[in-house]
Amino acid sequence: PSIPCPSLLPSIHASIHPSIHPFHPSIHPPSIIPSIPSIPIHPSIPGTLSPSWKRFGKNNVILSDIRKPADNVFYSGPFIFADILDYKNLREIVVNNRITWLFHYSALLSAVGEANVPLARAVNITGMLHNVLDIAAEHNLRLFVPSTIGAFGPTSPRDPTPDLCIQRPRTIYGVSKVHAELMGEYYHYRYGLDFRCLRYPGIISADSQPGGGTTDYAVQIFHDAIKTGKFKCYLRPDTRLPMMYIDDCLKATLEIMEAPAEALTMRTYNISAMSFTPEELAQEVQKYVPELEMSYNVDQVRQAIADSWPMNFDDSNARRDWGWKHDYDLAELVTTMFSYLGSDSRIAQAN
Ligand SMILES: NC(=O)c1ccc[n+]([C@@H]2O[C@H](COP(=O)([O-])OP(=O)(O)OC[C@H]3O[C@@H](n4cnc5c(N)ncnc54)[C@H](O)[C@@H]3O)[C@@H](O)[C@H]2O)c1
Ligand SMILES: C[C@@H](O)[C@H](N)C(=O)O
Repeated sequence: PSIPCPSLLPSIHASIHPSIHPFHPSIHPPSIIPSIPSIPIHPSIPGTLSPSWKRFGKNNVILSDIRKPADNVFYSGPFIFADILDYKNLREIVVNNRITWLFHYSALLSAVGEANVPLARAVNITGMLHNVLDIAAEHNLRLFVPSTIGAFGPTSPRDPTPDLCIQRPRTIYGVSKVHAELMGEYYHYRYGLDFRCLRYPGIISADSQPGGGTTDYAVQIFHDAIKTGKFKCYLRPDTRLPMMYIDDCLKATLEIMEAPAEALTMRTYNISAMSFTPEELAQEVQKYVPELEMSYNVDQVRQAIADSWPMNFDDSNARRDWGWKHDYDLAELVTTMFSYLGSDSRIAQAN
């Protein structure tokens, strides 16, 4: 059995009285769960596919997006176009492919969401609520939705930030992610939806371009260091944020999805690996590109967002409940990034 396209769910009409809601157990017979979990993956978190392919087989993983994927992704396994806002098409895809697991990654990130609030609201809330949740519940899917450090705000404890505390984010991105967390947990407790959610730190990978978030600098610095030997950072040098290498992110995501339900005391968990400032990251990068020149031109919008986010994450519940532990710290991250990208900057080559 194959897997559904990621992030799309037809909405079950909210007007239906809860007692006869289509996925109320008495109404909705449990869907057939194939022997192999089938997983829809969104290509946006780079590298997402390979661990899933390894684990479940390429033909059991369907990738979708509204953007054309890179050739190496497109020709590596099933890919389909799917607009998270096109409910009818998505429902057909989910039913025709007999989906059992769904990883929903579509979203507009923090900075790009502030620049287009109506679109962020449509994709991050309408797409998430009126599609992803509804079809997951209607078809008894196991659903993963990533949340973020951005789901906290200036009144949350910042150092460290625990799983359970005040969440009053000041971005449409953060508000939409708290909405996803709360609605996913409501559907779990009210209707038995197997909803699982991780609050990711800033995710860093070598094989993708940043997607318009506040932590993008931690990806861009590697590309600029190699290309020009210069990097202009839009955050202050002392801005500390939780970060994670992509392999740890994907490991945690598969682990939470495969964890036995009885091990989960929560449905939404913080996960953490490291926290660093632009200054600390630059010092580590300069061990590979000594000629790197750092400069700072603070972007007030993204600085204000970063100043409202956690500085350090408390992920003790994830480590206790399902054995989470990270593999990459800052030194490991930088070594791995340069092993992938190469560290001979153009300047060094010219010299
Ligand atoms: N990258 C990070 O640091 C980070 C950290 C925390 C959480 N996350 C979460 O992980 C997910 C992916 O993040 P990312 O950094 O890869 O973001 P990204 O911006 O690179 O990718 C988002 C994807 O959503 C797709 N999309 C947008 N509108 C769509 C629509 N209408 N229908 C279908 N797809 C649509 C885009 O084409 C894009 O491929 C998001 O939910 C984000 O909140 C990311
Ligand atoms: C942190 C994460 O959610 C994303 N990279 C952002 O900065 O918006």
